[in-house]
Amino acid sequence: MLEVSDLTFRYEDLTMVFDLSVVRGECLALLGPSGGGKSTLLNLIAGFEKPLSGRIMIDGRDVTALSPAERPVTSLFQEHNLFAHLSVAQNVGLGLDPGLRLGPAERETVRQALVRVELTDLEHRLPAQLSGGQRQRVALARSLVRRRPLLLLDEPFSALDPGLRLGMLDLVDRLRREQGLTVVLVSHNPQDALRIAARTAFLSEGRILAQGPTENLLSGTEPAALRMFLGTSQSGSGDG
Ligand SMILES: Nc1ncnc2c1ncn2[C@@H]1O[C@H](COP(=O)(O)OP(=O)(O)OP(=O)(O)O)[C@@H](O)[C@H]1O
Repeated sequence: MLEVSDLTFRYEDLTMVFDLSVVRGECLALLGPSGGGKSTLLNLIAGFEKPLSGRIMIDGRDVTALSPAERPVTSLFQEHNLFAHLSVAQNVGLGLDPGLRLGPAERETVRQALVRVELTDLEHRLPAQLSGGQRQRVALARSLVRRRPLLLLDEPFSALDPGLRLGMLDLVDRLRREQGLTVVLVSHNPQDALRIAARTAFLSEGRILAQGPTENLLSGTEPAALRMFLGTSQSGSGDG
């Protein structure tokens, strides 16, 4: 579904090179230490950053030169950018039409998305009248109405308390199955990957150092950077 080949990008002294493939309907987690390049990889896939070289294919189509709006991709970030003066339903409707010219069919699509994220009773509220978790569900609903097959999540729930965070991950998992979405989830937290990602790629210093089924990868002992990240590294020489 998603094929990233030899994709290179540079920020000052860090050169990043990514190779990755994700099959349709799968959830892949990108785990790794801060500054490893997780968000950069997501931004390259979404088209917010331009690679120096390499290729991104989505559903067999080369999207490397396409603008973000032309890509069959939708993104959800920790900063959900809801418009404070618009209601919940209007914020979701923006995913269908930035000018909010919504006919009956579009309004029904918005209503259904709000049902899916369990916000039906709150559609007339303003973002300030919602909890953080509810605001993230509005942002998720807005992503859903765009009906893009690839959903990119960049730590969207990390500011939520643990129970709410896991609830949101479960919701994403359910939506993935119901709508046949392909999901790439960036996280610092191995628990997030264990919760919903069948496969995980570990990124550090601009490279994918390991990938595989999530449980295998997280219980493995290689590479050393992964052990450090997980905190399972034995203290080495110098402490005896
Ligand atoms: N706009 C920028 N200009 C220069 N360097 C940047 C910029 N954005 C990111 N970087 C650098 O690129 C590297 C990768 O950053 P990136 O945000 O992709 O990492 P990350 O793994 O998502 O980190 P985090 O988990 O902290 O969000 C870091 O060294 C970062 O300092």
